[in-house]
Amino acid sequence: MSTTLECIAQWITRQRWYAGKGHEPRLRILSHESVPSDDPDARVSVLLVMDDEGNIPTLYQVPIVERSSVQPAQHAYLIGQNDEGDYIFDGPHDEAYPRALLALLAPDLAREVTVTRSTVLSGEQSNTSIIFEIDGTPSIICKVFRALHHGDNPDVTLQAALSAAGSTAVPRFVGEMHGEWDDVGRPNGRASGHLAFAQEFLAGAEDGWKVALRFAAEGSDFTELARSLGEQTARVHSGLASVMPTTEATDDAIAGFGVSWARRLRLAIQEVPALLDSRDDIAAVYETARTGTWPLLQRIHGDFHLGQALLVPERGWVLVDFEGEPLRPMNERDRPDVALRDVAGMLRSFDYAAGATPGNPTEWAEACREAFTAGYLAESGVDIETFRPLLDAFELDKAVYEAIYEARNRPDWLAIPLRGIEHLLAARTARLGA
Ligand SMILES: Nc1ncnc2c1ncn2[C@@H]1O[C@H](COP(=O)(O)OP(=O)(O)O)[C@@H](O)[C@H]1O
Ligand SMILES: O=P(O)(O)O[C@H]1O[C@H](CO)[C@@H](O[C@H]2O[C@H](CO)[C@@H](O)[C@H](O)[C@H]2O)[C@H](O)[C@H]1O
Repeated sequence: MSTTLECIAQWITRQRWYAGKGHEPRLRILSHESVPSDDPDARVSVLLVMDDEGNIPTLYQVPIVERSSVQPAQHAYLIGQNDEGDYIFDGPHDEAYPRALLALLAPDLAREVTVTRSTVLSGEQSNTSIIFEIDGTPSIICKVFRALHHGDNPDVTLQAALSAAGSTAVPRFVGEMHGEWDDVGRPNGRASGHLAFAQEFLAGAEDGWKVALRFAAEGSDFTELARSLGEQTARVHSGLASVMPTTEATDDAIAGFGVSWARRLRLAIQEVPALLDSRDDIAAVYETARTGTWPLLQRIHGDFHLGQALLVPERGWVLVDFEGEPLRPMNERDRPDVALRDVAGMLRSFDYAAGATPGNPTEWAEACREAFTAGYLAESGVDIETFRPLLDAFELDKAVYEAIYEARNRPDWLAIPLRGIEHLLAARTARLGA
């Protein structure tokens, strides 16, 4: 038998959302909050657990349910048995925590409806989402953030603001929950941030990555969907520009983008030395962009790719997961940015879909890229020729990010962004020579 924390330490390394792969966790409990539960046999609590091992200490949210016995079906999500003899379960999988969570996130709704079932979303996820069935119909999805950061999470604030303004390009917003914890690095010794949020569950939605892969494999025309995705992206950008603050791209702000491009390129070369050969050409693209024309800065999606766009029956594209790039510090993600970063992200994603398809159908990807861009330009009115150098820079920066991401997570896919970088540099040279 062990303490609750020892049980969690054994279990956490097997969780998809645990970022400290490759090291033994060094955990301490920063806060342990009991949550009211309507189940007399269950003690529900939310633990905030700091992992001090690794380069950057990471704070995790670990909701647990404690019970005095375990049923065979509960073994799949058993964290362990502690010294007191209590069985500790991973909260999202035990029905007591989801019900308690909904009552905190949306108290009025929780009083009015009957949750008939809750299930954890299956598949690869950086957080943990719970789907609530109300009167037998999947109706609400609640994302429980696992790695926590001080400050508002853009995944919540941006979708809440768009939804409140009546946008149907994001799921209807239902509710949110904040938490607080000790942080000696902050002026008042306390930090706070989002713990979870809930939104409408989009029944029958399929993510754009799966749809695009199917079309690419069949050689089917995806351009109509790509164009409507471009239009929807432009609507979301214009929505964000009206509900959230915008700022001028000052010289300081532009210098900041230059620094962040260069920093990422340096890091990528360290992790993927093959990039060294392209370093000067990439840096030249950044320099042209830096000295060119810049638009007003505004809030954007931040990590836009086909997996973040859901194709919903009778509704079209709906955008989700506005949390920004997981490899970027939260304070950089929570500020106005260049909308073309999202356009660049999606352009890269079409290249990825072709790259992940046998035969690498590059013409299919090129047609999607053109259609997406045409849809975006038609709806936004952006003059692409003015901003082409900036789009080139953001696309290269995204591909450089992807090289780091793939080297760390999916080395077999590293060739996709590397080929992308080569292709982008060659296309730009051809354009300049023409
Ligand atoms: N409102 C929703 N309705 C239906 N499915 C959703 C909804 N939001 C997200 N999903 C599904 O959940 C998956 C993971 O959501 P996402 O926000 O990307 O989580 P994470 O940030 O943890 O990766 C999405 O790819 C999509 O399949
Ligand atoms: O979905 P996340 O927010 O966790 O984003 C990260 O993982 C993505 C992979 O799942 C990664 O996206 C890259 O691979 C996608 C295909 O799997 C492709 O569609 C994207 O264009 C490509 O960037 C994303 O970069 C990363 O931040």
